[in-house]
Amino acid sequence: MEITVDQMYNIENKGHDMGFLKKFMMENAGAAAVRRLLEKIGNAESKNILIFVGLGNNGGDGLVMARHLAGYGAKVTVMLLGSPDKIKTEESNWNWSILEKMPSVKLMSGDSLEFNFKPDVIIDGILGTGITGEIREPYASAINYINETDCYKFAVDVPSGLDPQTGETANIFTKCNMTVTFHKMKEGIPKRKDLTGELYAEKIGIPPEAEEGIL
Ligand SMILES: NC(=O)C1=CN([C@@H]2O[C@H](COP(=O)(O)OP(=O)(O)OC[C@H]3O[C@@H](n4cnc5c(N)ncnc54)[C@H](O)[C@@H]3O)[C@@H](O)[C@H]2O)[C@H](O)CC1
Ligand SMILES: [K+]
Repeated sequence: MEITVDQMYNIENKGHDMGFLKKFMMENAGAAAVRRLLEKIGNAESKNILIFVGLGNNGGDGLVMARHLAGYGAKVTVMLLGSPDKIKTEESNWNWSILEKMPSVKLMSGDSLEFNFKPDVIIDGILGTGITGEIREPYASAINYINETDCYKFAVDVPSGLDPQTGETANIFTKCNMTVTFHKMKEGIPKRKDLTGELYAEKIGIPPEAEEGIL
């Protein structure tokens, strides 16, 4: 069953109000995404993984992935597209502050796209269901960088620049090899399998009762 983006936000908020906090959803989302990625690439040990994260909760899922992948022995670099003090949500901030205590993960922030390694995998945690309008900087340059780089590309929830409700694209968008979306498929995403690559919807622990009155 496919759902709308509005229904997803309502389910998420209802689950949160039931006490299944968004930070737990985010944890499960990041963990589920890493499981799918590892199924594909096999051993993460010593792989160079570059994770682009935006300032919203799509980025937060990417921060959770960074911590899990470090646990699997990957060489993880996180590029936060903006200033850490501009991270928008409590749950993303919480995950950023854990990474600040983890020397095993290299943290970068701002708008630089200079990396001193060649990534084996890029994770696109730039924009998800919160996308509005044409892509603004520094997100636009990061999306171009991703598209110009030859490696395996993994989209968190939705390829950035693809509207998960309509299936329409903004001026710039990523083209990925795999996409893992969360809870249930959103209507617009499967319309663009050419951008999502292999596509999965993973449960993130939201109680089914949170759907009551919404679906
Ligand atoms: N489905 C669930 O239950 C869960 C989903 N999770 C993840 O959360 C994101 C949605 O997070 P949200 O903070 O609402 O939105 P985004 O991260 O997509 O981005 C919002 C942020 O980005 C800026 N922005 C919007 N449009 C543009 C643009 N065109 N150019 C530049 N910047 C833009 C805007 O300022 C917003 O603040 C969802 O996709 C999942 O990945 C949660 O982890 C929990 C469970
Ligand atoms: K994304």
